[in-house]
Amino acid sequence: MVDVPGHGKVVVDIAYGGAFYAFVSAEKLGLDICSAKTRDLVDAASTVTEAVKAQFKINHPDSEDLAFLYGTILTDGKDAYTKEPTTNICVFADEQVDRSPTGSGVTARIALQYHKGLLELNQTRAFKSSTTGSVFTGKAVRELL
Ligand SMILES: O=C(O)[C@H]1NCC[C@@H]1O
Repeated sequence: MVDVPGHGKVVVDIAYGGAFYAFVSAEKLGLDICSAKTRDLVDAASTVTEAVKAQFKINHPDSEDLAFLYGTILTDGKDAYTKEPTTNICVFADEQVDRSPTGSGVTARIALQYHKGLLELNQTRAFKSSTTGSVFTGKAVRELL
């Protein structure tokens, strides 16, 4: 639970896929990921990033260099499996917006969905960028920990 200025207490997931990201449905921040202005999505995502950074310490088991939040990914909330792509926007680093669904972000989201029992091993899921419509697919292939 993160206290997000302007939005109150919001449940946020944090997952790692080569970098750490916070994940939250845009709807929980009062935004429709498909129709909202990119500026508004960036502002909301950045507010989440700053709130998580201020309220949580991120740990990485092997590398202190990787122990930081790289950004926030706003989603359409469709984490339960469907064949249709689930849409997201990745706002990372210094308020940069990825034109793709984000390799490390998709990897982190797959790990999160697998962890929640929403994806099975070798079940391919598709992810779409809300800004460009580009699609990545990915799947969890084995557990490491
Ligand atoms: O797709 C990726 O993982 C990279 N693109 C933006 C955020 C990461 O650096």
